[in-house]
Amino acid sequence: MKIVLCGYMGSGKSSVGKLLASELGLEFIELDQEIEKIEKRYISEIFSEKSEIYFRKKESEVLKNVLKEEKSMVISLGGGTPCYANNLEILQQNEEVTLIYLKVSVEKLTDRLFSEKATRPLIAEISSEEKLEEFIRKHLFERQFYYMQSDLILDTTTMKLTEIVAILKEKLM
Ligand SMILES: Nc1ncnc2c1ncn2[C@@H]1O[C@H](COP(=O)(O)OP(=O)(O)OP(=O)(O)O)[C@@H](O)[C@H]1O
Ligand SMILES: O=C(O)C1=C[C@@H](O)[C@@H](O)[C@H](O)C1
Ligand SMILES: [Mg+2]
Repeated sequence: MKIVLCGYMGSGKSSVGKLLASELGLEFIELDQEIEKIEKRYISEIFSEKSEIYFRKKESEVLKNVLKEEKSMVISLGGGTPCYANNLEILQQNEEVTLIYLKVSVEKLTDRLFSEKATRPLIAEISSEEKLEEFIRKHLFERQFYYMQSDLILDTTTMKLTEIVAILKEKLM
């Protein structure tokens, strides 16, 4: 079993993934961290010193390698993972994978991301909260097409972490 979490930046993939894995006694893998380990530098450095295209190629490569591992795990994808290359198809065709979309409103995402944007290269340079909200609204509109093809869609906008994990456990078991 591979429980794979997707969603926009700040949607809670890392927080939910870590807690869900620990409650299910499964290994937890963060795709972004795997890429950083292999590349020996932060994602923001990969973007600035190489390029986004280089990052997307690595992301796709690392995803395929992680999915080859013969054990059950919880995997948190990067915010853009299902939207590039043939990543979504690879996930959908893998019978072991349950893909879950953690849906969060634009307002909530803006709220969370404005204080945490420095580590996220796609939004790091956006100067005001209004501009960030406008960016997220457009970006999420484009990306939702991919996210919405998940096996399970959970609107977590008003949910606490423990509530999200409890619902996911119930749906998955
Ligand atoms: N359900 C929740 N309720 C309140 N705060 C939350 C919830 N889920 C996540 N957060 C907070 O929102 C922020 C972003 O969460 P997290 O880092 O888990 O998102 P992410 O999807 O992994 O983001 P990224 O794609 O950028 O890695 C963190 O500060 C986290 O503590
Ligand atoms: O939404 C995105 O495209 C990204 C999200 C992060 O998780 C990282 O994968 C990277 O910063 C790109
Ligand atoms: Mg994360």
